[in-house]
Amino acid sequence: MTDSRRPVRRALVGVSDKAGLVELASGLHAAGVEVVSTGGTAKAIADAGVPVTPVEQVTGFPESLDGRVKTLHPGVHAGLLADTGNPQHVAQLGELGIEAFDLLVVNLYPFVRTVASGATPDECVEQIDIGGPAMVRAAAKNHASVAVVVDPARYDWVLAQVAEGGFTLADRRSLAAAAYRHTAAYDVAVASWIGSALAPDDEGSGFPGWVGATWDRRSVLRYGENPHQRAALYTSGDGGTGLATATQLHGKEMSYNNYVDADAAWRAAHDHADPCVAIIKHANPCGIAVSEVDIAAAHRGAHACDPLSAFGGVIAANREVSVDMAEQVAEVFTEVIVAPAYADGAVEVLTRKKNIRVLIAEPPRRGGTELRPISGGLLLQQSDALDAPGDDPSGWTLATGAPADEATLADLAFAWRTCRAVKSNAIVIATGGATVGCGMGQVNRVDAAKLAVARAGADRAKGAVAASDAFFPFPDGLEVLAQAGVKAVVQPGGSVSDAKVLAAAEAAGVTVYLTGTRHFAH
Ligand SMILES: NC(=O)c1ncn([C@@H]2O[C@H](COP(=O)(O)O)[C@@H](O)[C@H]2O)c1NC=O
Repeated sequence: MTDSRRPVRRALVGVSDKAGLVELASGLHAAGVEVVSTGGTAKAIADAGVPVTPVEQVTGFPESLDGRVKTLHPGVHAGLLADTGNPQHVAQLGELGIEAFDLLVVNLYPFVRTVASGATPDECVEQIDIGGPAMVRAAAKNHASVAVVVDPARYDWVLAQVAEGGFTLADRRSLAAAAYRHTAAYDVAVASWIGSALAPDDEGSGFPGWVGATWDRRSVLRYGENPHQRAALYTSGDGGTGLATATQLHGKEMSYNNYVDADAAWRAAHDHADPCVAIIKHANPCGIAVSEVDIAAAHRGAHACDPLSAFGGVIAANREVSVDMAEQVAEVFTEVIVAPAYADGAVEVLTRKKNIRVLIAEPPRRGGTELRPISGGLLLQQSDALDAPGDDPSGWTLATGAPADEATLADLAFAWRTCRAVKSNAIVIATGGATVGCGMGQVNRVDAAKLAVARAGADRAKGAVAASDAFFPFPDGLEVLAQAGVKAVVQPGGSVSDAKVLAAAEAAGVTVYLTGTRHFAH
């Protein structure tokens, strides 16, 4: 069966965003379509000299209650809901003197923008559109007869379809799906705001009794974590920022694992204020380094940590990538590089290796909450803040050993800031603003310490500093670091065995600072 077009003879247009409205209305009029419109929309059309029927002529009712009632009338809703393929509906419309609509064009009051502008609750309430969503839902339900358009970006396409003889059923179905997504996202925004601003039901916890979110598919990926898994990328309905919205300047399509690793790298690089480079594989660092000098120096530091693992890694820089850094990166097989910008000529240097993916991205959003699905549910937590209590070295407690000199303290602060990017249990050995050995993802802290020492090697561990993302439950982990020559350690403290751990440090001549704060990353 062919999907024949359904002609458009009568359209109802009521839009808050008037962009493209006059062109749409005049195009519809030129195609012989009667245009019926609400107050402000009708005025804008009439002011442009295009004939328009005021909706009051359909309802026989004035717009009332400050615009709260404009279209909420059977003259409108029967016209949108009548199944024109059903003779009884058509007969009833005739008896009631109501004409059917073939096309509805609506966009809703800008509720989200009004809330974001800091408007008062009363002003926000007034921007909750009632008549618009009611019409959109009605027309979308009745897509067998009516085409509904909620996106001004589609006006040119709409006019083209009208000129072609109308919309096909497939068109009307797809418009209906878009329309219901639109009203669903709108309702999520309204429900979330009322549940937080007007009627908080979080019982003081900061976590609302209900959480809604909408996500838009941005791309379908070749496959998921493994080739037999299918996968796609979605961005949050509120626009979002960070890696998911990155622009790819060069290279093959991003894979699922590329996104996971690039996100870990992007966040890690932005954990530091100084120019920083993070090189990541399997969501863990091969190396992270900062430099007060330039980004190329930070990259040299990060790469030197573990050149073996950096092969095939994902690199993030929190500053513009210079040509010097690009030259260094071009020497090593790299899957992805992400940065806020690239100096003139840097992309050309990077793309000498044709397989590298080059991304430009907005910084990740800080703060807020994180969602993690678990079987049958979802965990929500506040994001691990960069300025948690205990992150500022001026608040650390010197628990044992000689106070660290300025350079050692700077390395301890770097190691402490870095260990949050390493999966727990994490031990980070660092020197000169660069990691030299990371022990990650171990199921006990002593193995994390052994791994960090093994990666650093005897020469680099000697005289370096270390950070532990959580307390040492026993002296053994700290003893591994001390035996390797690590001179100072920063850790949260708080273990029942703190006294024994600190005694082991004292015996080995290791300085220990306590932060009182933990930075697990699971
Ligand atoms: N109250 C109603 O009956 C009603 N009907 C349509 N609207 C909205 O009014 C706006 C258009 O109004 P105007 O044409 O007056 O600028 C559209 O965003 C539409 O979604 C209404 N406004 C709010 O609910």
